[in-house]
Amino acid sequence: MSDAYIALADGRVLEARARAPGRTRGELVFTTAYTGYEESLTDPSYAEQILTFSYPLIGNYGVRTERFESESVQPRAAIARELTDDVADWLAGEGVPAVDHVDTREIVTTVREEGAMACGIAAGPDATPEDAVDEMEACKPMSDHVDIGAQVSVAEPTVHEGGGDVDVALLDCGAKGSIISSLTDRGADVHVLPYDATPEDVAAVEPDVLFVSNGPGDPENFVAAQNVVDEFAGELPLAGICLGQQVITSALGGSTEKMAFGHRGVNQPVKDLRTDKVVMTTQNHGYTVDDTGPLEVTQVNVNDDTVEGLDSEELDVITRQYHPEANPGPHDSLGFFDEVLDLASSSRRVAAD
Ligand SMILES: NC(=O)CC[C@H](N)C(=O)O
Repeated sequence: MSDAYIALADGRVLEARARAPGRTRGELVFTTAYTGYEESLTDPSYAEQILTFSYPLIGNYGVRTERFESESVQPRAAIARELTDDVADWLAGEGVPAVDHVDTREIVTTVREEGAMACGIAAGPDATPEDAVDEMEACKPMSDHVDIGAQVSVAEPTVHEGGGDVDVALLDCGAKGSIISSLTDRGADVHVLPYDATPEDVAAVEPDVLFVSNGPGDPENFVAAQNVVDEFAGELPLAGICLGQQVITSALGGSTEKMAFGHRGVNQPVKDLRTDKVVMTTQNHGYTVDDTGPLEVTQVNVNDDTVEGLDSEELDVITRQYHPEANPGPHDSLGFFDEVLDLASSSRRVAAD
């Protein structure tokens, strides 16, 4: 007999095996990444989502905190074909429900066909299908999580010293740790500011560049970050990753839209339109830039032509929809951080004059 149930918004209830008990709800998404489960499970951009792994075995090389992208597990639950004890014990210890022994191929094809959807999970000895359905029915659309930034951002400003000359103000909308370390490794001092920092808070750290991080949920809900970008556009170089690209674009007059099921994986091909070169990238997003406003499209996704990179020489802006910090994932695009720091030291501004 099953001891776990997954209720989908299309009315189906799937039976599974409980690996970490509990009841929860969230937006059902999937990643095709075959490694990097520790990084994915600690990526704050997965807040309020239920993460399905399409790769059938998750946990085969253990669980090490060095690979975490934040201090806690971020999705509300995990689903896999088979979870090892290492991962199941970790999730149980964190109070995050986990289930396996389910046909994840069916879940993935359902999400591909019907889009990311509300989902409820009930796992453990007393779980019933009705519990999972109750959870699913209480699941809010992602855009209704208007203050999701508060769940994932630092409460107080913190500084990470890289020992160099460049000061980066990083608006932490749910930043992955390796975005910060990619900057400090290159000598930048990173001033991490809460997602709702004011323009005064940003000015107080005297930054050379304003960097908007990745983060969960609907970018249109990050109103404070958009205000900060609006305030400094044209005054300070701007850089962003994922939600950061979306927030910067919206603040400059463009717009974003929700995708059917998004991009989550470590083999998304991205073409640079200036060099015609294609690189493999790590991705995790459910929204995309629709109208780019004053920004020029420099990179596109080879699979579906969505916007992957934006640039403005005039406004000193450089953004990426994918994750150049590459944790997990191929390291093809790490050079983005060098470009950001070059921008900060004004070399591009001089060159553009
Ligand atoms: N990784 C991210 O920053 C994700 C951005 C946004 N929450 C999206 O899903 O599109």
